[in-house]
Amino acid sequence: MTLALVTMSHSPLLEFVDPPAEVKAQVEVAFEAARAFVKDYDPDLVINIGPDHYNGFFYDIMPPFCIGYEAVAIGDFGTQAGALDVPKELAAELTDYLMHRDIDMTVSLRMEVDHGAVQPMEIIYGDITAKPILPIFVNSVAPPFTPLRRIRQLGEGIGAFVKEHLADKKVLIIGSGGLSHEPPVPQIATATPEVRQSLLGGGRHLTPEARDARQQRVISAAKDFAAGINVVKPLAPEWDRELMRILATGDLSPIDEWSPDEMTEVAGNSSHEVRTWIAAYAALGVVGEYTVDYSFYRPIPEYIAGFGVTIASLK
Ligand SMILES: O=C(O)CCc1cccc(O)c1O
Ligand SMILES: [Fe+2]
Repeated sequence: MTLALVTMSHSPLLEFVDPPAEVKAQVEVAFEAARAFVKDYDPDLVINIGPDHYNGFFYDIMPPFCIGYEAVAIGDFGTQAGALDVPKELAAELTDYLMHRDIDMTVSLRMEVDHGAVQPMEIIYGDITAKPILPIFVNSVAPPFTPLRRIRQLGEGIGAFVKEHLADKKVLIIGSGGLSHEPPVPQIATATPEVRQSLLGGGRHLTPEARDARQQRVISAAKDFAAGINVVKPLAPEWDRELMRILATGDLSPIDEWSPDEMTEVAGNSSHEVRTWIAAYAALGVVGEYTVDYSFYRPIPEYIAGFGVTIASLK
């Protein structure tokens, strides 16, 4: 058994907005580092922790986290669509294991996922079906949010499962999202009646026209943001660096004290995507002491993201 970790920010704007060449080159170096690491490690199985942006999960029922026994990518922003290769029985075993550790997993027998879940697989492998994958959704955009302690415990449960039940496997855990950012994802608290309907489930399976309109809104917000028009909350590089520092120490306990409201205030509505990183690091930490082998960070307004990539492995 062994476990390794890759966390990366995602942004659907990678293909739609053009940062300066030097920035793009840096991001490409970071992606290449992740690809090279994963190629060398060559995992048998991926545990993929990702958020959703009102494509698969809505306010009719919004779980704090959920595991998919099957998963289908919706293909937003030109990402790869279609079924992931989920080992269903293993997903059920992991669920059972977590339930017995007092983690009340929600299950989906057919989970829909968006760019937030699949972009790292696409960047690393060029194919979201390249490896068997256990898809775990963590709510990162829809308040109320479960305390960070629960996210750590979820991650620790996943790590313990890897240790106990996947003794003969090489496992890669991916955390997708973050860091500080506030893209124009609608908020229930400020939603018009029409937007509220869409957050309640009306936004599922959009028509191509509605999908395009939704994406164009995000793309034009990114262009404005990059031009210095503060259409969205500024990025918070200090907050991002502090989180990355804590994750690298191996002691995640300081994060338990973070309040979701304060995260939103300081680092933006979508900063909760770092929950995917926290769960992934907590999993790795349970398997053994780790080192962060690679770490990239840069605030990139064109992508509306405090943009980070990290790779960590057991000592
Ligand atoms: O689907 C959407 O509208 C949100 C898109 C989006 C934009 C920037 C950074 C992200 O992490 C992100 O997910
Ligand atoms: Fe996102």
